[in-house]
Amino acid sequence: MHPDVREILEDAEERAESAERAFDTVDPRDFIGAVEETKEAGRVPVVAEVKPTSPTTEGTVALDPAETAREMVAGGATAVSVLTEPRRFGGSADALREVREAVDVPVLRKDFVVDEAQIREVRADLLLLITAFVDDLGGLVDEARSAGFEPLVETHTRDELETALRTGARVIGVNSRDLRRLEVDLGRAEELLPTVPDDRVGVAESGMEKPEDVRRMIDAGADAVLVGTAITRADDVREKTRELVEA
Ligand SMILES: O=C(O)c1ccccc1NCC(=O)[C@H](O)[C@H](O)COP(=O)(O)O
Repeated sequence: MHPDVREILEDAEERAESAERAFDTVDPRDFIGAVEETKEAGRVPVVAEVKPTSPTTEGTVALDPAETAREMVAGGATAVSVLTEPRRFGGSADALREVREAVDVPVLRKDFVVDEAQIREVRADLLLLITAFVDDLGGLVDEARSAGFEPLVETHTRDELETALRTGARVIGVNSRDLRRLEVDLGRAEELLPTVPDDRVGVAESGMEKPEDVRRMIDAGADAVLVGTAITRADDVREKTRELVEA
């Protein structure tokens, strides 16, 4: 495993131990319905990610998460993803809460959830679960659902995709970034997306910079795309989002 990712997971385990379990109740926003509406309107469902930094990007973008999310939605984003991992991604539970208050679209909590305790830390509409990093994926999917989240189950290999499908998760991510080596290859998502069944929502994640990249993922069968760096670091977040929504 890549040393940065090992550290991220060790931190996640520590955070699970000290999770406060102070859990807000919120009315869930329907991601699957929002994706369908965007597609019917002839646009690309874009999940725009508020991503101040990461192990593979230089420096940290000083941003106001709520204002950035408003610009993403003004540009047509169907949903917003917010990192809550603090050490390597500059995220926080507060940033997630602020974003969810600022916009009316579904919000994804993007973190490295390894334990049930972490699930009940902070509410959102979707919760990322990474197949490669959890032992009991089915248990976490059920727990996430009973806590009111729609789980977005991330995969990177054919085996992981089969594991994810067995849990009955309705939203399946295919990440082009190999989290073991931190390399991006859009060919990976292009290969796996056509095997995501039609009754699931397939989300292409990572490595898309321009409309052609987004179009490539949609043509491969993605129902939605998740874009972080290219949108967060754009000079004009609203225009960049619009460019990808209209790909
Ligand atoms: O983005 C990273 O550097 C990274 C490093 C280690 C583990 C996970 C990482 N990224 C998580 C993600 O899935 C991305 O934030 C997300 O898909 C957006 O990717 P991008 O559009 O390439 O910023």
